[in-house]
Amino acid sequence: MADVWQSAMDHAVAVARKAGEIVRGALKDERTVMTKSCAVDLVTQTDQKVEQLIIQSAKEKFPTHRFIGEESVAAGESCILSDDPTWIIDPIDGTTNFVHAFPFVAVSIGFSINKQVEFGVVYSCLEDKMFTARRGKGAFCNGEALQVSEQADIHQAIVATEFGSSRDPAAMDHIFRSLRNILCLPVHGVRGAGTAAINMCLVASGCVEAYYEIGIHVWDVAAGSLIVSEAGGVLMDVEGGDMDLMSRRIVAANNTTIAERIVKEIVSFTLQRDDAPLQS
Ligand SMILES: O=P(O)(O)OC(CO)CO
Ligand SMILES: [Mg+2]
Ligand SMILES: [Mg+2]
Repeated sequence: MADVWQSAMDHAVAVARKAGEIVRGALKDERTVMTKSCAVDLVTQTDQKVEQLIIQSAKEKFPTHRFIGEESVAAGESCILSDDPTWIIDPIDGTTNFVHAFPFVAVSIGFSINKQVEFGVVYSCLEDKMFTARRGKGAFCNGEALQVSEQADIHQAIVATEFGSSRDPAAMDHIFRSLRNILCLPVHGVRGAGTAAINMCLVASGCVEAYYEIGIHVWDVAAGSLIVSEAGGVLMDVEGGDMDLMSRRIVAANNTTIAERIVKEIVSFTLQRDDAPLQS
């Protein structure tokens, strides 16, 4: 039977590479920085330009598909994950890194059918690493198969996380309590690349055992979630149980033992879901 989604995946890889060229080029120029939800939630014209490039080019080839894009949602479009084929796009994951030329910046494109991610593409633009995964067909970096770490002892683990862009004191308190709990297990270390997508690719590559965060959005993790699971890893909610792509919370780990151990230490909280009705 013809592989109907392969041409969409091939297009995602090609357009992610093109987007990466634009990002690298933009780093040579002055970057005009704007803010969204708060003073540290940054966006640039390059985020918007890259998102338009991805959406327009995909729409031309696949006119019936749906799109969820970070900057389109910021501009007021809805963020509903239906059963239809849907491109889930973060044009620049790591905008703060991009603004500061901190060298971890990714283009992230997930593609879902029946609310399940079918393929994921994360292009780490400055490292020139193309991470890809197709459901049931494995995860790869520049064509080489990825495999998560075999470590099952949390005390021998590196855990990735981020502080996010909210500075809400109650949320900060939860975030720091979780961080303290995990650091003091102790683990070997805590790291953060500044991008959810690359943190998840680090899990898939076996460089870190786990990544967790509360505050991410579906476009940050759609592609990365499949890359982790196809590399042999597991996904969980921060309270255990199944990960929900729209819930803004995630634990991605090399195995269930590590994931469940981290879940025990996370002081969880709830944020407005990505698919919550728009406030009028
Ligand atoms: O840079 P972005 O796309 O805002 O994403 C952040 C998290 O929201 C880093 O993953
Ligand atoms: Mg992002
Ligand atoms: Mg982004």
